[in-house]
Amino acid sequence: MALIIDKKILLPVNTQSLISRTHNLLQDYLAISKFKVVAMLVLTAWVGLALAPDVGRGMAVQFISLLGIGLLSAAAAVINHVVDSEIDSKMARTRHRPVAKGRLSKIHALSFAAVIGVAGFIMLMVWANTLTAILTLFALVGYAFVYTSFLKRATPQNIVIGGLAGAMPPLLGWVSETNQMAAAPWLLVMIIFTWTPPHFWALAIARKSDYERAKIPMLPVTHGIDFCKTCVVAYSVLLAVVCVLPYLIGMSGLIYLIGACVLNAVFIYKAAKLKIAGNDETAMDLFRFSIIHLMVLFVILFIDKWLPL
Ligand code: HEM
Ligand SMILES: CC(C)=CCC/C(C)=C/CC/C(C)=C/COP(=O)(O)OP(=O)(O)O
Repeated sequence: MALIIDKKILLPVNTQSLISRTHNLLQDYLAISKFKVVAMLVLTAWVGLALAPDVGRGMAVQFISLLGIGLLSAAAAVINHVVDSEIDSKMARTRHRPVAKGRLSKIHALSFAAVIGVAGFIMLMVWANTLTAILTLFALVGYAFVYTSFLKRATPQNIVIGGLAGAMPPLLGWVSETNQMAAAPWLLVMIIFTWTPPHFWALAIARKSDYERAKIPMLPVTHGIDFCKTCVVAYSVLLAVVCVLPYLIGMSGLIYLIGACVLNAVFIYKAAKLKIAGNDETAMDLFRFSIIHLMVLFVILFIDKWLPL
């Protein structure tokens, strides 16, 4: 029974500890789902969906399709935490993660992944289409198993190849609308695919000692920081070229072109600064900017669709 003293509700000790345990569990679930990354993946899927030809599916069904893509992405992230728990416990950046710390058991995390993964798959099968459900499942397998269990430990090109899984959402969003593949959403996939290496290598440069300790063959560890910086600059230039393609094929207008050029000029400037006189802080600055870059780029793609110049 709750007591009211001085207008404050005092709950019995058992209830208080239940609330605090539930709160901690929810925080751990959000952490192992890589909530912020998944939010960004869903944003890119939403833009893919919004740019697809309108087939009159209605907003509720579109919302459930995006939720399904988000749940399967979160399930992939949870599996990544389970498979990588040993590696995570060796790295300063990741050693406090719930599975690495032992706060959540592997079986608990995998059960959570199974529940949200199956729920997401059913949502896509019922409210989107089989093609979207299968492609999203491929992306899950690509990230959670091919990248995490194999590529990450095998080659410094791990994130280049594995990046395809994380780049898929715009295509998934488009296909959830049309039930068909098309060239246009593949351009959006190419943008994220080219963006991923400088996004990740910037962080890996700053966290090189972590990856050395965990014996993960990330590019700065295997080929040195200087070579990795050169690759970051090269991919930044390639990214700028790929970002112009939606305008060139008439998929997007001037608002997008101007926005993309400004964002990419800043990206190349920060990458060049890292190459010429960079330290860990310059690298982290580029990593943080890469996230703003992709988010703003996709928002502009969306705005451009409704305000074509
Ligand atoms: C193989 C591909 C990728 C790799 C290896 C990678 C790697 C990473 C790493 C190591 C972090 C730091 C996480 C932390 O601080 O604990 C990170 C953060 C982030 N990544 Fe990526 N990433 C990839 C693809 C993507 C994609 C495709 C997106 C979105 C479209 C994305 C969005 C983000 C965001 C939003 C953050 C910040 C998360 C936060 O602040 O908690 N990443 N990424
Ligand atoms: C269904 C679908 C679209 C799946 C994609 C799922 C997904 C969460 C992709 C994001 C890629 C990512 C955050 C990689 C970092 O892994 P890491 O293990 O190198 O980084 P870490 O050390 O921070 O765990």
